[in-house]
Amino acid sequence: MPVLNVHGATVSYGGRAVVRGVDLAVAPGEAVALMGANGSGKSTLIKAVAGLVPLAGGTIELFGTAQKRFRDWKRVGYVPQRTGAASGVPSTAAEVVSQGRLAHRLLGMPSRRADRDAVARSLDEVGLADHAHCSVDTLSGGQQQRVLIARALATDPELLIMDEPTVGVDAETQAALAAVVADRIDAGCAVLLVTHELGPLTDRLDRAVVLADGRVVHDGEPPRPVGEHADPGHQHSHPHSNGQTAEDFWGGK
Ligand SMILES: Nc1ncnc2c1ncn2[C@@H]1O[C@H](COP(=O)(O)OP(=O)(O)OP(=O)(O)O)[C@@H](O)[C@H]1O
Repeated sequence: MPVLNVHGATVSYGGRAVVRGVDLAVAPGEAVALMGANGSGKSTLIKAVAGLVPLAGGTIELFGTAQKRFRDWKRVGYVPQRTGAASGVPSTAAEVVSQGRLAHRLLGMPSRRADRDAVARSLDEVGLADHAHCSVDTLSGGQQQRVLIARALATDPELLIMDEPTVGVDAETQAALAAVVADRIDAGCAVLLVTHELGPLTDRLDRAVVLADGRVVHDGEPPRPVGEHADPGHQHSHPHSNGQTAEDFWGGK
């Protein structure tokens, strides 16, 4: 049974459909990239999966349960598109990450040792163990992004949904975060990753789904890692490097 099953999903903003009849399934342990040009509907689709925007049509099932009835959100980790982790309310990195444990806790109960351990482990995974007690508004943009990734990891998700998680993060940290996600994939976590670039996780991806204008235009082989097609005769381009649409990039498939 898929951990995520999207069928005929349509999402509209002000009467304009920006996700149009999308089918997308993610199997347990599968790593899927969601690609496509700016404005193609990637973020909107995963916000719908995360229950943040309503569907105008179609259905979403999580772990075999209709999203409307789904309550087990601790099985899902979500890293939103970069907005910064600072909320205006002063909070430490550890406090933001501990929000990822809320669904594990009984309402109003203080955090248990397991929660505190998960928070510490997640901060350590993203390389911010030393910053646990720093106020997030004193952290750099890239560090704030790592806090949001740690928050999603802290729930020990079985499905990790990430919206361009490494935008604004330096190459070395990107590689380290890719290793963290790869470890979760090895441990059986499914991943749905919105990404523009063929980053360090490329060779761990099982599939790529490409959206163009709200529709799926490719669902299959992920892009080949750079290097494999770096022969001199190969015209090397990325879908967003020169205004190409996803369809151009995928040869109109
Ligand atoms: N809250 C909103 N209200 C109205 N329109 C929106 C809203 N959010 C997104 N849109 C529009 O919906 C379309 C799809 O946007 P979306 O952010 O899902 O695309 P995307 O593929 O994630 O783009 P990007 O790669 O730039 O993040 C765009 O035309 C965008 O302008």
